[in-house]
Amino acid sequence: MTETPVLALEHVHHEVAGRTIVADLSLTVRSGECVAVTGPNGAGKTSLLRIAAGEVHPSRGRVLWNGTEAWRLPDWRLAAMRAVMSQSTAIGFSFPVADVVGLGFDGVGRRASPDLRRRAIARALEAADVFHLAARDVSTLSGGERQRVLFAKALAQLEAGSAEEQRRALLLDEPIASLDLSHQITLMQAVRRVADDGVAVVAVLHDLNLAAAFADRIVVVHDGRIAADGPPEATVTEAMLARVFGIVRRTATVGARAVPVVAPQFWEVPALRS
Ligand SMILES: Nc1ncnc2c1ncn2[C@@H]1O[C@H](COP(=O)(O)OP(=O)(O)OP(=O)(O)O)[C@@H](O)[C@H]1O
Repeated sequence: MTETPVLALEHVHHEVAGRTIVADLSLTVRSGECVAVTGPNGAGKTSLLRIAAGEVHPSRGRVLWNGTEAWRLPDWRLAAMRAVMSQSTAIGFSFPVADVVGLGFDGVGRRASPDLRRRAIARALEAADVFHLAARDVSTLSGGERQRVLFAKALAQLEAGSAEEQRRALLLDEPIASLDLSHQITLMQAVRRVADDGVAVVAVLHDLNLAAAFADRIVVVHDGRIAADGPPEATVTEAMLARVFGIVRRTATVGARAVPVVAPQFWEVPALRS
């Protein structure tokens, strides 16, 4: 018998003010899988992630967490099953960084011992490279530092959830958008480790090169539908890049790998050519 996916979206359809945002979309994610979701601006990626997280109820279709519909799960149970790092979450209050990360832990890990809590928070701070900022007021951080704190908060929640639930997921919306190059790589390495530890990971990423380097699967969303779903070498193709992103190759080679390197020196947008 096949294992129940950690997350399953079945024929999810979502409309806002009469406009279709997500159209009959089905997707499954299993334990240990790292799935990158990509696509043009406005394609529906954030909407898809919020629906998957159980934050938004779709107009039609079902969202299943470990086989149970999301809306049937009490909040604490859903929080133990999946941690979410949203796109540009505002932290509008003065709080030490360690306490913000602690909030991630406390929602789920109320029964944990103080020692376990302290160690989980320390591990999350380390993994996001914000340990040195633990005592800083979060409202004084740079954009990239704040993004790494939110990543640490999600990791702390995920670890707290391990006491309640084996089959968990980490959902990330553009987690590297504000990060410098080295932190993009270290965050993606941390994400990969989380997946290798058996957690199902779904990350919205615009950087197809990083997505191809770290994800097992790339799901390309276009106009609220899945335009491609498979391993990087099957999804990041010239045909997909032309069809979904409207870019075409302008040099003879695009890197020496099975997956083309998607960088401005190799590609162009014909309509914008001078
Ligand atoms: N509450 C809303 N009311 C009206 N339109 C909305 C609402 N939420 C999302 N949309 C629209 O739905 C579409 C999909 O939005 P979404 O944020 O999911 O896109 P995205 O793929 O994450 O885009 P980006 O890459 O720019 O972050 C967009 O056209 C957006 O304007």
